[in-house]
Amino acid sequence: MSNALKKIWGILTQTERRKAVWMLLLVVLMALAETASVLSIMPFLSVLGRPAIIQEVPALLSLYQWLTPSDPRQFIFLLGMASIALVIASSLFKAVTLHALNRFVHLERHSVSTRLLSHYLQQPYEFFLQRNPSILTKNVLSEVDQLVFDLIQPLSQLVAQGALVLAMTALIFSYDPVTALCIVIVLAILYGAIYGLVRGRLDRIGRERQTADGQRYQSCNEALSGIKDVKVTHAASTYIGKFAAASRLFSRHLATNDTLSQSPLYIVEATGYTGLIVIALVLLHRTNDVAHVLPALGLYGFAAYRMLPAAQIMYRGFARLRYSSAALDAISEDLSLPAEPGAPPTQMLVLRQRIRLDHIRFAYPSTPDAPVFSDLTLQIDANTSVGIIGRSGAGKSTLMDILLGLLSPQDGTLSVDGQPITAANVMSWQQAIGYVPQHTYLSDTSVAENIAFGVPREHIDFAAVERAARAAQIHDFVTKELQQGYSTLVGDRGVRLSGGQRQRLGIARALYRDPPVLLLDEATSALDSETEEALNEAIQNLSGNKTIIVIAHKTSSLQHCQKIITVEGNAILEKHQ
Ligand SMILES: Nc1ncnc2c1ncn2[C@@H]1O[C@H](COP(=O)(O)OP(=O)(O)OP(=O)(O)O)[C@@H](O)[C@H]1O
Repeated sequence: MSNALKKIWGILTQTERRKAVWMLLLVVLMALAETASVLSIMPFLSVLGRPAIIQEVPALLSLYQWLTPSDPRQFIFLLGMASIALVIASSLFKAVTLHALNRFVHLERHSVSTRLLSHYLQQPYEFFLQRNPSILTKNVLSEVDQLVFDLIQPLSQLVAQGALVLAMTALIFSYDPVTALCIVIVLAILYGAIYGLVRGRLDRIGRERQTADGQRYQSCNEALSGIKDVKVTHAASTYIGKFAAASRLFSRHLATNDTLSQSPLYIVEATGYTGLIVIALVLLHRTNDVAHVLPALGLYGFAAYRMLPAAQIMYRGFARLRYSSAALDAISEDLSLPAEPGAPPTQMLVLRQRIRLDHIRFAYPSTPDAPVFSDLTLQIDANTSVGIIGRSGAGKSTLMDILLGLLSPQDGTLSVDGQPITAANVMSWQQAIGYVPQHTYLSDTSVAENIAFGVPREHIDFAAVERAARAAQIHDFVTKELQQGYSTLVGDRGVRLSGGQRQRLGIARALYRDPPVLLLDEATSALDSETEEALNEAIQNLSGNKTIIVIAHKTSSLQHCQKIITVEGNAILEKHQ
């Protein structure tokens, strides 16, 4: 429990912690206001039952003399009105406090999920090679909801209701300690026993819920992202089956959690009702005077009316803490991952002489003992164009990712004009590069936004978009064949375009910023030879003032390169053309 509280405290920012303390203060004030409203019924019921009590209780007598009512009836009326006013004021205060609490909790969802997403996006590229994107999506959306609505919200209610139960307990203690002690012991035993019985189960179903939720996201994402393969291979029923199994388990566990956290209320309500009748009978037996019993019963009745739901909400808070601890662990672990520096640098690292790779050893995190390169040395001169060839799986794309600074070698250095590329300057280096991957990712926005990828719509330089599109041999297609030209939406991942058109949009994207270095990974593989030739010519016209590194399987794509590098079994063979 204290561990969970520490983790939750760790997730909050400084401002949120300050706000949380304010919330606690409001909540305690709410409990005090609630107690005052309960207390206010006592004088009313006492005088109503036995008006003579005014003369016996000094506080009532002073109040009577201060108010100077015309008769005891008017005094009873005034006491009743005062009690109603207090109850209304306390209810209003409660409503305001609850709104503040709800706002805090809901904005916490926004804050944690935004921070978690930005934390993920600041992780090095290798992180994404090991973590499934569906699980990361689930953490940002579903697990944060779980954390906020099943942990932070119940916790705030737990504190609120805890303060209320404490205040009520103090009130009934001051009235009749023995009866109060009996009530508290019975309540504590009841809830304690139920919690003890279900906590192990809550732990288990909480963890299973988390796994099932991940599987739901994963099967849904995989099926919809790979819809073409799913259709062609008739894999829909397999995916539906996978999703349904996880979804059923997820829903069953949610239902069990709801039942386990709600059902004690009925037992406690029945016990409370029985207790109230027992107290009435005992008091009647002790005093034999209904006028004495009435105010006491009013107090206990009202206290029970407020206390039982509060005790139930507290219990539910404890139950939810248990059930949601897996979500808390996942989020607090991921939020404590070290993050790379945030904002991109304004200064570009301009290549003037050469790029060098010296004695590079690189193995992927999942296969640390099988390096793709164990001692790779390579030099690429500035303003030349270099082709990279090699059999499939030889390591060409890996080499390009190292040159891009996306993958960090375990040994050796990547340097630009003698300056080693490190975490501190890798973003400046990446600003100098235009990169076309094997598969260009297109977002479901316009052609222009896809070319100026990552630039807010209002800051797009349309002249640069057109220049890049012309160089990538896609301008004519966009203006002549697309109804809305550069404003045409391309569909999810560019489904409304052909493979070659997508590739050319990728090339236009790389050229948009007119970078001094171009890295092309099989950028022209889906083009017909005529378009490829035109594109290579356009790229060739750029070289001389650009450094171009091209991976290609077809040697025809490399005829303009001054140097060909063959990646072969950990080694590099160089050939000048
Ligand atoms: N994320 C990864 N985790 C582990 N191994 C990987 C990963 N990505 C690639 N590999 C392995 O690294 C080796 C080099 O892969 P790479 O993609 O660089 O080859 P390539 O020469 O570009 O191949 P192709 O011409 O088929 O695109 C391959 O054996 C591949 O299985």
